[in-house]
Amino acid sequence: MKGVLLVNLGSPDSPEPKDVKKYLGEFLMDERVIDVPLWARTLLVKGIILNTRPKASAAAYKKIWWDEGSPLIVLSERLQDKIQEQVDFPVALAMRYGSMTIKKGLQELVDKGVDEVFLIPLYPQFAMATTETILVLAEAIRKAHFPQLKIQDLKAFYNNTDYIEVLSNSIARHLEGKDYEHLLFSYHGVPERHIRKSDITKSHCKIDGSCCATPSPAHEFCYRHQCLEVTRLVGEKLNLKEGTFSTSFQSRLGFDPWLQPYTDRTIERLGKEGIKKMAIVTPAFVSDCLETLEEIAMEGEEIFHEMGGQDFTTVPCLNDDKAFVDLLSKWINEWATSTSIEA
Ligand SMILES: C=CC1=C(C)c2cc3[nH]c(cc4nc(cc5[nH]c(cc1n2)c(C)c5CCC(=O)O)C(CCC(=O)O)=C4C)c(C)c3C=C
Ligand SMILES: [Fe+2]
Ligand SMILES: [Fe+2]
Repeated sequence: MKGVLLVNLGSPDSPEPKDVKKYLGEFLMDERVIDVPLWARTLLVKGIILNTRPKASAAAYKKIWWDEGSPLIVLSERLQDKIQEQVDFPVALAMRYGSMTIKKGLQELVDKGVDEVFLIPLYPQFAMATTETILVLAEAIRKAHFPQLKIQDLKAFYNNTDYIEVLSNSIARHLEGKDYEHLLFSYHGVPERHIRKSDITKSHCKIDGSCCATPSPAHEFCYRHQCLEVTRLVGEKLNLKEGTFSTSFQSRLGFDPWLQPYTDRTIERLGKEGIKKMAIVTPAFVSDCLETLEEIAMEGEEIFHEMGGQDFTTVPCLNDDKAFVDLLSKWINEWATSTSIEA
């Protein structure tokens, strides 16, 4: 029997510092997230970050936590439930980090008689720190615990025409009647080094003004190219005028150069330049989470107001948007009948 495993990032079990510390420990010790030698990662994570960050992160989580739990988990569960309504075989949900493990998700499917799994990383763009770490871990778990299981994965769908339409329609609907002057597309950042490491040609990605716009096989795994493409394609679909929309990268951690421009500095600049009404959309996240609800909707708005801005509108993530549910269900049903997906 066929089955589906949706995989998102994960959240702590609660917004208390001890649970946040446990979650961050697992997350940041992942060699595809903080990609330095084990000794340096251990020193950085266990010696520095885990002694300072959990308290501040827990305070941030408390601001956005819902009665039902972490928004990211609750919204992913709603997505799972709605997809299940349109699919005749089991749909399970797992998280890369935290208690809802990939092993438990695969076990749940196997217990229901599944022997062929469609693995869906809930990220439109490929990144070493998100999609790749899910695929590598899922394969290791398969080999060790479920060697009979076949697993196929959904490729990054950042430039899929239907996805761009669903995203564009959602943005248009949420911004209807709002006369914003600038629409900022803010994506989660990654260290520049991650982009170079994922370059299969080893020479294409220069992280400059042109490499991501010059066709290359490297783009299949280039997070920066894929983010810039989402902005370009949505801009085209919504007929946005040049200069009224742009791309930035948020949530940087540490002192290495991350993808630029940074979102907080961009919001600051737009405010300083006299923009009074701005809107912001976060297409690297399928589900609203700490990074969208706190860092963007709260901190971002505060920065904008401090710089003289007045209206700051955040577009929700696709979450359990009907058209998005329909699209994922369509891909799943296509996989179930043809076992191959066209991007
Ligand atoms: C080196 C550190 C990090 C990399 C690289 C990174 C990449 C990355 N992350 C997401 C999506 C999410 N990240 C979230 C939270 C979060 N991310 C980092 C660090 C890196 N992320 C930290 C330390 C945290 C925890 C919060 C904090 O302390 O600030 C979340 C939200 C989780 C939630 O519970 O709500 C998401 C989602 C992507 C897409 C990405 C690379 C493309
Ligand atoms: Fe992150
Ligand atoms: Fe590039």
